[in-house]
Amino acid sequence: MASIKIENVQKAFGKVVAVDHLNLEINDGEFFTFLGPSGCGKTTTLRMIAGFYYPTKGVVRFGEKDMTRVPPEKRNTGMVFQNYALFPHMTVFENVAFGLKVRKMASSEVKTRVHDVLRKVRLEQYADRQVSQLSGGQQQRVALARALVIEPEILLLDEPLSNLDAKLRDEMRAEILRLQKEYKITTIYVTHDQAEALSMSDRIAVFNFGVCHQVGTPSQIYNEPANDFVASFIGEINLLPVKVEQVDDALVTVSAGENQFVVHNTPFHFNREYENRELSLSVRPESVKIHDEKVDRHNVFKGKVETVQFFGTIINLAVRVNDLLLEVNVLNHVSANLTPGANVWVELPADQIRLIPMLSGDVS
Ligand SMILES: Nc1ncnc2c1ncn2[C@@H]1O[C@H](COP(=O)(O)OP(=O)(O)OP(=O)(O)O)[C@@H](O)[C@H]1O
Repeated sequence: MASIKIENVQKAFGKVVAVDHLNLEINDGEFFTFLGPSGCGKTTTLRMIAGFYYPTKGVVRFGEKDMTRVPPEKRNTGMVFQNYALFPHMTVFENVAFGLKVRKMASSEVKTRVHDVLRKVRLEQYADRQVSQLSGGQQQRVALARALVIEPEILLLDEPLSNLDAKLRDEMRAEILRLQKEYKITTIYVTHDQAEALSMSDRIAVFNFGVCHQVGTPSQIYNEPANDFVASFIGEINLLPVKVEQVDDALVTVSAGENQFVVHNTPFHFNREYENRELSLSVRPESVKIHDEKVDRHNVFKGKVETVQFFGTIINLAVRVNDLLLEVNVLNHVSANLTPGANVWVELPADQIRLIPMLSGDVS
């Protein structure tokens, strides 16, 4: 096993800067995810860790060891790709054994190791099957077995589930996590699927346009986004451009058009220098409360329900409050009269609102 350090790394392809100013530390045994939209530099970063690309600038270390220009075959990393990249006319056994045979391992040991790993990925009974005769999920298990059989220090997974249907994806998520914990292997997982990232990772790095915007645990990324790109990329959110009106120790008052909001001044610690600044007010749809009657708290507004979407567990509402349209998710068991046209009271709890920097132009 190994920790990974990425120090001030840049990768340019001609004039295209795919990754810039990247600094990351991935801990030994950690499940770490690179998350971001298509083309943001996730795969390029993974490939620099695998050694398929060398950085234009900066250093990649495993532990303290400088690996920046070490070729892939000398890195002891196992990689799994979206398209499996298996040899279709070889059997499962032959596919998994391939890497060991290249390393000139004795055939008795190859046999033991391959059967061990096939048992771990629950494919032992398929050892003699050609991989072209397997389902997508089974093929991805073969790809995992092939990566794990060489006992790598680091496992690199590049969108491994995106070719699978939703049910298989769920099963394989659990399978990958089980194997990762069993092998206690440092794992980097690349995905553009925020639900996958939130549910699987110890920590997540959120990328956009070659830049890492935030590193944190799933709950930090979701609850305390560093800026409006991270906030809008992860989950649903109401984002309103606001101007800071007044700051005191306990509360911050901001305005958006004709609406004023009051926000707890923790964890922000804003001081009076923030007055007149423009920020984004963010509040998750599940944090907004709906009341039948006016309640005597901050940020309670009269609103009108415009649309109602029923999702089973939750009901999603679009509620008009003056010139704002707020998205609200309520649990299905509420008894309020939630039909289009209904008059409601909407509360944005002062401790559930976040004030975050705006990155103009970057928000998808
Ligand atoms: N070999 C290459 N030559 C030129 N440009 C490249 C090369 N590889 C990647 N790029 C560019 O670098 C940027 C980052 O690409 P990268 O593949 O790392 O993104 P990604 O986040 O993995 O996207 P996806 O989810 O679509 O795979 C993109 O603008 C891409 O077009």
